[in-house]
Amino acid sequence: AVVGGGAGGTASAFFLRQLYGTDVQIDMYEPSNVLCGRVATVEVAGRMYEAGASMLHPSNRYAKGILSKFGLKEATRPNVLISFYNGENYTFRSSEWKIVTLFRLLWTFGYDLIRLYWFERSFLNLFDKIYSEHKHGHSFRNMSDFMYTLGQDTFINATKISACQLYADQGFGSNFINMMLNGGLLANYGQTCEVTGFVGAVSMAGIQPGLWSVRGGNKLLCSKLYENSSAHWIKEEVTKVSLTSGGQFAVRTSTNESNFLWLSIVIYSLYDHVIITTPINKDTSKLDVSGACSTYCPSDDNDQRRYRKTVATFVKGKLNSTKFQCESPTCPVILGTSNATYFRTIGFHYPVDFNESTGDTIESGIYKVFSDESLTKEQIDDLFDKHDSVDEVVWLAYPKYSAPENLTSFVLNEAGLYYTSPIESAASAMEMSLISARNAALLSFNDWYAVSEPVNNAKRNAPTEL
Ligand SMILES: CC(C)=CCC/C(C)=C/CC/C(C)=C/CSC[C@H](N)C(=O)O
Repeated sequence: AVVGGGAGGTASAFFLRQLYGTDVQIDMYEPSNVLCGRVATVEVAGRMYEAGASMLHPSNRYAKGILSKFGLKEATRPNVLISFYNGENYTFRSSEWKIVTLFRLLWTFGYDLIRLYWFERSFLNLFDKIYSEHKHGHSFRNMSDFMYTLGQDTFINATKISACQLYADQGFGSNFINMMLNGGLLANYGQTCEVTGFVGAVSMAGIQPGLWSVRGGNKLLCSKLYENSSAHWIKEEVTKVSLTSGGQFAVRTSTNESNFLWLSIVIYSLYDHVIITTPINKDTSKLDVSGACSTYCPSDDNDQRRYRKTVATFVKGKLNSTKFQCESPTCPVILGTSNATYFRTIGFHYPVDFNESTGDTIESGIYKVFSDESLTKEQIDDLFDKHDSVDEVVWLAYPKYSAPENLTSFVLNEAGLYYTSPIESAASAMEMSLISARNAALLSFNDWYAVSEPVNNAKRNAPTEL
């Protein structure tokens, strides 16, 4: 069984099917009517816009693989320009003229731009190893092994110190740390550089050129994964997983419990292996695995990963041109660089199905404002000269990060209970969920055939590609 129908859940179901073939039954538990969890769209003024995880990186091979395997297309969008705003003034402003922007970048950040290029490139090169490890059937039982195999001490160290420290140790100056690093982190994770160095590196990758998203909405990745997994979608919320004396896992949901007179009847479904893809924590889940975990129990006090509240406000209107000194609807994305701003970012967004060839114009776009708290009417009036519609989505988007992060286990019970969320201790991003799902499916497959059949069995070497 797979618990959860988000990116991690649908990808787990798909990868399990790829590995095991058609002769296993896969049930996917997801109570919501829509798949993809934190990768969500919202309807504003009759069009759909990304409300959650919105960007993928050109090096994200699993997402790219799903895109091409299932005939999805990349959304067309113009290159995004960014400006930094400290609550009162711009500390850096992009210009429509590339040469002017380049000059200003060099003036403000100097050699740190080159340093950033090489630093991110070396991180991404190390991280890229994950794809060949998985391709060769290697799976990781815990996050320490995962991080060590990919980036040895460099990666482990990056989870133990803050991003402020990592980037300062690498020689980055205060302009870079205060604006670029903090602005990027506020935009991507709603936090400043007190998060770990690794989160900082992923966030910096998340403001590079070439980022992409899926035409029609990123959640199409999940629908395609689910459709092609031939999993049975059970629209119920799993409340408890426990290990039976027979070595199987009993999965109980909130709906299969009923009271008959004085008798409480509870129905379980039994599974050989279970992959849990929803975070087990007080903020977001009722799931109890205390009767099933033995290798590692995520409910231990040291792993109550808390999630940060993120408010996304969608405004169809005209930005305050006096405050932001920009008349065009496509002003650069404004990144707040300090906690002095009550917003984290303001950016112009196109609908997920934006298509110029079918008559879409700039007017089909809206502004998306990220903030920690709901915006007041005064704040909206301060940001916009005029507005037709205001829609708000509140969600628990990202973990609260602080250094050092605990690197915990993907295996909750050696009998076949796996957990994908520990990857979020490195960094939360769509591709990270896909990687963790692939890892969990490989763990299940490798464990099953190591236990039940001798190695070199044809199935054991089943080819899988994405
Ligand atoms: C080790 C490094 C530097 C990167 C790993 C590759 C990776 C996962 C890149 C993702 C970059 C990206 C798009 C980051 C954006 S942050 C999360 C984002 N706001 C989201 O919600 O998905």
